[in-house]
Amino acid sequence: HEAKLAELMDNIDAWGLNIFDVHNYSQSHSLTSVMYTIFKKRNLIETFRISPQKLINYLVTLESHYLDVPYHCSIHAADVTQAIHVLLLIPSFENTFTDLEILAALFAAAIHDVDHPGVTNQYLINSDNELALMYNDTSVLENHSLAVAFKLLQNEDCDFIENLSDEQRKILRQISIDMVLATDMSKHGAIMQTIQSFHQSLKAKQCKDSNSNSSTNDSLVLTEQKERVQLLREMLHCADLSNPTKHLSIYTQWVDRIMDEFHYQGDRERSAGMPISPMCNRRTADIEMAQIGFIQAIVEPLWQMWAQLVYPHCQQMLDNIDSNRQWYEYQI
Ligand SMILES: CC(=O)CCCOc1nc(Oc2ccc3c(c2)CO[B-]3(O)O)c(Cl)cc1C#N
Ligand SMILES: [Mg+2]
Ligand SMILES: [Zn+2]
Repeated sequence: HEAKLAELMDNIDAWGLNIFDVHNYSQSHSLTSVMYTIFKKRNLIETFRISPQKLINYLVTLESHYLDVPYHCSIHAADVTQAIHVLLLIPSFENTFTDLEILAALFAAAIHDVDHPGVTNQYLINSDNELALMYNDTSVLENHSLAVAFKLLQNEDCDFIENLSDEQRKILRQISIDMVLATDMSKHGAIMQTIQSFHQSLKAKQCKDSNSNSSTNDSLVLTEQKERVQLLREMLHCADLSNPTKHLSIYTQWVDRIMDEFHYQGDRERSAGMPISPMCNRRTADIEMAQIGFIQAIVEPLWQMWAQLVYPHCQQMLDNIDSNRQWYEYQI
């Protein structure tokens, strides 16, 4: 198994990495395997003087706090973490982010759904769940995952960021909170509102830079940390909504899992006499229509904006979205 896992980890930079294979050959430690491999490859263990043992302790503990739900389990976290790692490798970002920002982005991806119970924010609110009470109905799951993840860091033998300065820890915490809160779908509209004008301003700066001295490649240089964090926020949201950008055989496994999760929630709503949430009624489910709708309304517009910014580097994602949507259209 180790040999097969090592072979899979050789593809850590590939968009097509099969995260389900990683999970199977790592004895269900895909998140730990992916995060550790990326940290080694990006030299983050040396840069931030991380204790390998404490990093492993944290990752294994974090992984064990993902619940055994169909979609929002540790495989999803591993998938999103590997996706943001690949997005950060796009040449446009060669000189864009600091090591600390990269550390924060990978950390945010790894923790962003920890202890997710497999139901939506709306369900927790409608069922007067403790978590909705705790977080006043506001980004309930996203706040909860952040709190759980940072609580685990307080454990002495899991504190892999012990050698970061106070300032660095503050920045890491600030960026992670910002990015994870932005994965709340209720923020999707706001992200789409600002993304167009934000990217236009970046492209304007980019071509000015490349005109001034041709030595700089087409990499985006953002002077403000605020702008870099805005880009990382979008990047995690893209990674979180990247299932339709993968090969059909991977994408359909994620669809099966999310529909299991939604239908199980619908079963609980039905037996509690609650209104059944959209896409959650297994008796009237039209899975194909739901995916076509989700791609057209949410996933494709977001990835088109992103692909425009980093053109030509994300054409494969757009092509997969298109062929996957067409496949579902043929299924009807
Ligand atoms: C096959 C897929 O692409 C599955 C992606 C998840 O399927 C959906 N997710 C939706 O919203 C969220 C998107 C991201 C997340 C969450 C909800 C909660 O945690 B998370 O951060 O993973 C909506 Cl509105 C529709 C679908 C559909 N289908
Ligand atoms: Mg989430
Ligand atoms: Zn997620």
